Amino acid sequence: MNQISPLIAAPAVTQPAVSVRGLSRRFGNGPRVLNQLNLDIAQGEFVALLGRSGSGKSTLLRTLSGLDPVTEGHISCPQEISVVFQESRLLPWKKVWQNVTLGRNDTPRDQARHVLEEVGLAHRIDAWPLTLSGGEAQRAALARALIREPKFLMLDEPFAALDALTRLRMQDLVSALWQRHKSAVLLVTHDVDEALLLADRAVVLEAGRIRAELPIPLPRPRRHADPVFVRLRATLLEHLGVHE
Ligand SMILES: Nc1ncnc2c1ncn2[C@@H]1O[C@H](COP(=O)(O)OP(=O)(O)OP(=O)(O)O)[C@@H](O)[C@H]1O
Repeated sequence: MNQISPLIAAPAVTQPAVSVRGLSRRFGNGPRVLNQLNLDIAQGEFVALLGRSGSGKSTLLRTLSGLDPVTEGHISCPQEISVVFQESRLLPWKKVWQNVTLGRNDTPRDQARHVLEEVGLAHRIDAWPLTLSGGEAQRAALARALIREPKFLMLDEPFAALDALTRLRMQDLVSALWQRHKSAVLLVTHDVDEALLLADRAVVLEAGRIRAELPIPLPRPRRHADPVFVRLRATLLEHLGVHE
């Protein structure tokens, strides 16, 4: 019998936080919107998902979040997940803190205050959603996601509707929150710079399949002017079929 030398340590195998295998999805008799898709997201990894309109990004997120059923393939995903959408989806008849604790009847107001402090919105704890700016509403949506302490956070173009300056502030906020909480993150974005500022890896979807994966091995905080950033930007745009 072969003896395994104790000096040779087995490589550490860590289970990915999210694992997608052979995932396909079609609507009615239409073509496959997701086509035998495979994707792993490591624990604590920040992945940006890019792709042209109609490539299947939102369908993948909906399936991962359990909003759409898995009809073909397999998904392994933590139970503790949160999703933030492009629009905040706050209930206008509930105050900010009540929106944050929505569906968690036993969650005290103080806990809402704590997460609202984290996103810089504690001063609007008793505000009505319709009185919030777009950036504030997305902060509230982030707080509502964070209070669940998700192991997997999905962000579906969360800043697309915000002005450029607010968007930059929100990107900084998400980066800080992720570095503190270190949950696995999947961010859908059309913004190549956003992907490069935030993510560990960019994944490009095309016709329901992964066309390219690009690791982003840059230290944080990241700078647009960094030559590596500029090079990665060109590569990512090329993968997206955009030639500058
Ligand atoms: N409920 C539905 N019924 C029929 N077709 C659908 C449905 N939802 C999505 N599709 C189709 O699936 C394809 C992928 O849509 P999806 O919304 O996932 O793309 P996307 O990459 O998120 O696009 P965008 O960047 O424009 O948001 C599109 O062709 C869309 O028309």
